[in-house]
Amino acid sequence: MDFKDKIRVIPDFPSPGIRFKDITTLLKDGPAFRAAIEQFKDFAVERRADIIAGPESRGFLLAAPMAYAMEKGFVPIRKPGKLPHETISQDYSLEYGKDSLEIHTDAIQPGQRVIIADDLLATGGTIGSTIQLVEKLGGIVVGVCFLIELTYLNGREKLQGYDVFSLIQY
Ligand SMILES: O=P(O)(O)OC[C@H]1O[C@H](OP(=O)(O)OP(=O)(O)O)[C@H](O)[C@@H]1O
Ligand SMILES: Nc1ncnc2[nH]cnc12
Repeated sequence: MDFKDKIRVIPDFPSPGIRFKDITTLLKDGPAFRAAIEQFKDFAVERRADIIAGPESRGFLLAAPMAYAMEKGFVPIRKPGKLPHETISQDYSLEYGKDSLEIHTDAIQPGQRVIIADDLLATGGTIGSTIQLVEKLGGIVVGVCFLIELTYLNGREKLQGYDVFSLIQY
């Protein structure tokens, strides 16, 4: 399967100079979506993951089906003010702005083996913040997986020491 063929690139979105990688074209293609989730699942099974976490919002589209396919739990990592119970939060910056993420304090048990999934690695801000939240709760990040990696933004440099998998590179 050539996954890159399934991605649509939109110039100057959401701001001039950004070449936005649109994954909706892959998601609406049933066999491609399924094949991508299967690859993520294989990565997570090999690393003996106990639970799958994903950052809002596009991370949910991959982490949740992956967890379902493995019969494991899914942990949403959300933008501020969305989670109803006690949370911890972490600020970060990304290719086109700044934001913050939160996790429920009881979402992960100390020692649990966690895989984090997101659609895209750009600067690594989102994933770095997600990893910090999981580790603050005592989770062990056994792998991180992405559909897309923008290698020219060097996000991988922030992930040294972590097991990183990406399906498509630009
Ligand atoms: O590596 P980074 O520089 O952090 O960029 C990558 C992140 O940017 C996008 O999310 P965005 O914050 O645009 O939110 P969305 O998923 O809700 O669209 C994307 O889904 C990744 O999570
Ligand atoms: N170029 C890009 N395309 C899609 N999502 C992104 N998130 C950060 N940079 C992005």
